[in-house]
Amino acid sequence: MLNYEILNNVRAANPVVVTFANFVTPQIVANAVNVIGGSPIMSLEPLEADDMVTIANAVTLNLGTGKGSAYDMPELVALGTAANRLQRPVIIDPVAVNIPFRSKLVEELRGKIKIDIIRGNASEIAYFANITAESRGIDAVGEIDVVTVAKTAAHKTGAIIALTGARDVVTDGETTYVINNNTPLLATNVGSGDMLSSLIGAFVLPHENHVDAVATAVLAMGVAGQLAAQTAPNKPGTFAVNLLDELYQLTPSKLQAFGDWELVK
Ligand SMILES: Nc1ncnc2c1ncn2[C@@H]1O[C@H](COP(=O)(O)OP(=O)(O)O)[C@@H](O)[C@H]1O
Ligand SMILES: Cc1ncsc1CCOP(=O)(O)O
Ligand SMILES: [Mg+2]
Repeated sequence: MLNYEILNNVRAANPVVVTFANFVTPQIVANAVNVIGGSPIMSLEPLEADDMVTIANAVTLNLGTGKGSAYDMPELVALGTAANRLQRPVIIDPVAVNIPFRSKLVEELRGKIKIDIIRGNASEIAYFANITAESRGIDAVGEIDVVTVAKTAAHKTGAIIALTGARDVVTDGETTYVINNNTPLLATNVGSGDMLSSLIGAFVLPHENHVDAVATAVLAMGVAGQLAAQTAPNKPGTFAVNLLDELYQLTPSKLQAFGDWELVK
């Protein structure tokens, strides 16, 4: 069951989320973590990884604009290794992982660190399920049974999966949530997925059940998006600003009133 009070626990804890960011969306990602009550810090330097992770609640590795193994692997591995050692959850956002150059990087990374949570759209998560899905840049595509895709990916990777799209699925392969609070403007806003991947890092507090915490983070994004769209239908620019306002003003009561989720088999 989801515990909406996690939101208050996040605000009380002010958790540090270290993000290896892409160069497209770091500002809105940092703002998203900040307005929900966390403390964002972006990091690119392997030599500071241990110190960064020591003060962090979680580490998010966003692979959106990496330059490949030779350039990025030292920092990705430094952050991931420190997080594994210090028992901080590692979240990856495998942007466009179906592109072979990126698949190779992800496989190398998987061989070197333990990944606890994977957040991606349907075609990205399909990669981890070994299911072929057409990939067009950053958008999810295809008519796939997203629950099956997410559960298969969870079983194959051992990670908690957050598959996002018109319906979001969060699963560890056993407990599976489907979240229906979505607004198409979320998909229009470049960076919604990136924001969510780092927001998850604020929700996975040490004493919370992590599947529930990830699902609550996904629900928070969905509810904030729904409320942001109410005052800005057909206005993607205004929506992007409203989204931060709604994340800032989000409460457990709003999650309860507007949250549309179910546990599925
Ligand atoms: N077609 C859609 N309709 C409604 N909401 C969507 C749709 N696609 C994505 N979302 C929402 O947008 C956010 C980002 O997810 P998504 O677009 O799948 O990630 P990415 O931006 O990485 O491709 C999530 O909160 C998700 O629920
Ligand atoms: C456009 C783009 N190109 C590489 S990363 C990126 C941003 C992806 O953001 P999101 O997947 O959150 O929409
Ligand atoms: Mg994405």
